[in-house]
Amino acid sequence: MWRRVASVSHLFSHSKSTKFNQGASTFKIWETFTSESEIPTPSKGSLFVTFVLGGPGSGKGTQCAKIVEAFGFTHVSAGDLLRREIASGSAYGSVILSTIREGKIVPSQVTVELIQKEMESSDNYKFLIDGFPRSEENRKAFEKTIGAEPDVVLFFDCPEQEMVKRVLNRNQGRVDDNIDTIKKRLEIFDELNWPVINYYSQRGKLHKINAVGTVDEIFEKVRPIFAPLSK
Ligand SMILES: Nc1ncnc2c1ncn2[C@@H]1O[C@H](COP(=O)(O)OP(=O)(O)OP(=O)(O)O)[C@@H](O)[C@H]1O
Ligand SMILES: Nc1ccn([C@H]2C[C@H](O)[C@@H](COP(=O)(O)O)O2)c(=O)n1
Ligand SMILES: [Mg+2]
Repeated sequence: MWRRVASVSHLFSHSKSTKFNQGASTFKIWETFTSESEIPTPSKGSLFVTFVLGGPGSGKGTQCAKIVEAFGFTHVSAGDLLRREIASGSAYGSVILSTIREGKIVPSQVTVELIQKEMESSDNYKFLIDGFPRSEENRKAFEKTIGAEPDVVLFFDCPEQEMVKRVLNRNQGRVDDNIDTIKKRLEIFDELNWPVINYYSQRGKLHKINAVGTVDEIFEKVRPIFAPLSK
């Protein structure tokens, strides 16, 4: 069933004023569904956020590229933003690098600030936020800072053995693509990401996708979720 809801920005009165939480002006109102099997249809200019969750190597980035191509989203990968921050030699760089090497999660304030900047520098209103939130702390920091909740949450569900195989074959020179770091990342995923997945499942926003199969087979399971959206 359709229902029209107001932006949640007013719930976060102590959040900073941004392009996204000025409720009254920029992203006032958007449509949402109450059912898990249906998704909201954004009107042009309304912020439409999709969180993309899944363990390391589950195929989040790969599927995001296909969603961008088919549905015109802007892809914001939290991991890519953090790696870019390291490469830029910023003050946070060395702490981010050691955190990623250890398979841990970077403090939410740092990650959310990078995501916010990226979203604000885009003219698009449809965003795929990949690899975020990785923890309840991440989730709450996003709500507080951006003043919005996701419209859709994708969860790529993949067996551990398959994720390990994919990551070890990735061959992109990532410092965390080694067996020791992968083990730690999987432990952290189990400990911190499941509460986030359960949170969105309880709110009827979660779309769980079996991430085993070819890239195209998996995308055919993703496509119907966004089919109501035009490019
Ligand atoms: N369905 C698939 N079958 C086989 N290999 C795949 C599939 N999807 C992605 N891959 C490959 O697996 C590796 C990991 O994929 P990807 O980078 O998309 O995962 P990810 O979920 O973004 O991982 P991370 O969280 O570590 O960034 C890549 O080398 C990619 O080409
Ligand atoms: N919300 C996030 C996202 C990523 N990180 C760090 C820790 C991850 O292991 C690493 C790589 O991310 P990926 O490219 O696999 O999405 O980046 C984080 O701390 N918080
Ligand atoms: Mg990725």
